[in-house]
Amino acid sequence: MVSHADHIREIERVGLGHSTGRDDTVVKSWLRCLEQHRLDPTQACEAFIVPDGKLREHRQQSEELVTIARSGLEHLFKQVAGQNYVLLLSDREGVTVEFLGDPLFDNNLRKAGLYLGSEWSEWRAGTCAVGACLETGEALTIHQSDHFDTTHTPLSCTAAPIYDTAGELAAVLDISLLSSPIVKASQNLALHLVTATARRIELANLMAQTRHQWVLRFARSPEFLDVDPEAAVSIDGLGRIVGMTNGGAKILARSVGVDWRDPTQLIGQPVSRFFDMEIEDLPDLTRRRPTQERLVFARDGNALFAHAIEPQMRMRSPQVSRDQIPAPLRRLGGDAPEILALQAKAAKLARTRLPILIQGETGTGKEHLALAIHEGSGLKGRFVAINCAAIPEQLIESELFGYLPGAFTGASAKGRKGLIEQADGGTLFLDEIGDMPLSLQSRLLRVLAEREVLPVGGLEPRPVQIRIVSASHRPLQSLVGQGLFRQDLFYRLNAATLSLSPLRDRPDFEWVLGEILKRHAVENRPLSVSPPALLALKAHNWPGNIRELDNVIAVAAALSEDGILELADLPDHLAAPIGIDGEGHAGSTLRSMLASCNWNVSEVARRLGIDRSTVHRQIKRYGLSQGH
Ligand SMILES: Nc1ncnc2c1ncn2[C@@H]1O[C@H](COP(=O)(O)OP(=O)(O)OP(=O)(O)O)[C@@H](O)[C@H]1O
Repeated sequence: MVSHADHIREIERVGLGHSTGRDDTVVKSWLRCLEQHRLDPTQACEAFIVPDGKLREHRQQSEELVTIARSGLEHLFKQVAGQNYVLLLSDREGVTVEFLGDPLFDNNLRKAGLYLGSEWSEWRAGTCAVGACLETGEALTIHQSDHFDTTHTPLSCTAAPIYDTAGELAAVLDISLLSSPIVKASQNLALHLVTATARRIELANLMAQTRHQWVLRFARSPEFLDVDPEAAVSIDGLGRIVGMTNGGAKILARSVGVDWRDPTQLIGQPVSRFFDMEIEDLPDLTRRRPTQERLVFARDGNALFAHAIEPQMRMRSPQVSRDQIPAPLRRLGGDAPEILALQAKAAKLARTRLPILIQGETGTGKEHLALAIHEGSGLKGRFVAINCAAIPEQLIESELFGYLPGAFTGASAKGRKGLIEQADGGTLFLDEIGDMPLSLQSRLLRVLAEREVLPVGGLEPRPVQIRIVSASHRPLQSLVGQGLFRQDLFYRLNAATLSLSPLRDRPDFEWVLGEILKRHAVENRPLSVSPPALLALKAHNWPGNIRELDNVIAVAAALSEDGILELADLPDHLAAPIGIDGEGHAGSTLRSMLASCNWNVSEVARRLGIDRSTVHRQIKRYGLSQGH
């Protein structure tokens, strides 16, 4: 053991610029104590414990962090059980806001300042692990006579910083011993454990704070990627870094050669500045792909394994208000909660450049929705649609990719820009993507991955920025299962799925009908539907969905004399009498509705959206009675 006098003498020599063989971090801290904090090594000071009221304030401010950190602390405490270590979590002012230690040594620990409320800032306590960690932002061990104040020289303390998601030092995790072996290297394992725990706490904090953003986790070895990643960043819908762990900050900073301590150079920057990737590549890095294939390259050439975690969308929020949804998407349906939820989801996705897959039966409005997403996205380029099922296989390639002059027999002499290039800066809508030939699927995949297009007959790829919305009436996943659709393309297109309900299941049927009636109004004379016709329309199964409804109304509007669409104006299969006693489809529908409402005419009128006198008239017309 070094005597107090020798210790003080060594500090004085260091103060005069002499080298004594101390670690550099310790020397720097001693110099800060002497020169900045104006501490006197000859004046020993007891550990400082903040008053109760103050401690309460500090704990309240750190409550969120402590909650997140607690399981990490407890796990660490178990790892060092039986070795007399105590664990301290200090806030950024060095005040201990959480403490785990053996109650047997309570009195000694309290006296030594290894206790709740003790303040371990460097200016208060001199060189100590928490204080030096707060000053340097790095993990370190301050072992015995490394301490500045002779009061603390029996202790061995190891501390690691915990950074918040904005890259600011938020807390320090410390693991300390009242007495320890003389060799500093005995604390190497403690240094490793405390650093790993701080990293896990930062990760847990990032995950808790960024549920609605993408999180990209990194590891150098694939085995640990999913279970214990080394670092993580969070990315918003526009592909910008919005949060990071300290490991994440270091990876980002190293990638472009800036200082990781300056978060302003990292937060808010596009992810493509640091990695050879765009936000569209994130779906490719989820767990759906084997770990070994999830490699990303930092701009400095370093390769890392990555794991992208999708944002959790708050789709079913009942508080969605129509006013928060951009007008083009609001015009897609009525006020039913599930319709609003779909619009809200589409509105959120519209703001991003993530690929979207729209699923729904034929005629449910997939293209209509894709166009609304484009209009709500603010993209400057065009909306270009291609129906993969409608174009012969040989033509899709030149349609999509374009061709150079004389690329093939029959090609125009000037060549032609493909649809992908025409959609540059805008949206490319790939309808019936399930019908795209496999050979073209790989070419499309390349366009998506490399964001460049190679026209038929061309050698030089051209860069393109497109947002892809694709649609299919067949479940793509099952096509993947049958080997008809490339799995990698499926993942790439399917960052998010929007599902459109069949018309027969839509709770806003009348809203849709109203839109279609408006569309077919002749010379501004509004169209309306007679109650029996409405019943028949509501009772129909609509296998062709909105497109079928649109056709039916177009014909009925042409047949109608006075703008009121009657049963007789509807196609036979809708209006035909199928009831048992000649009451017709509409009559039988009314009958079953009356039965299900216990012949409560007001209730039936409410459900049908017509007034009671009309219901009474219909009952008379179809000769219905309660005993029927
Ligand atoms: N929300 C809506 N409001 C009014 N009309 C709509 C709506 N959605 C779709 N339509 C109309 O329904 C018809 C079919 O829509 P669309 O072509 O978008 O369907 P689709 O699902 O893409 O069809 P397919 O699967 O056959 O390609 C169009 O006339 C469209 O204008």
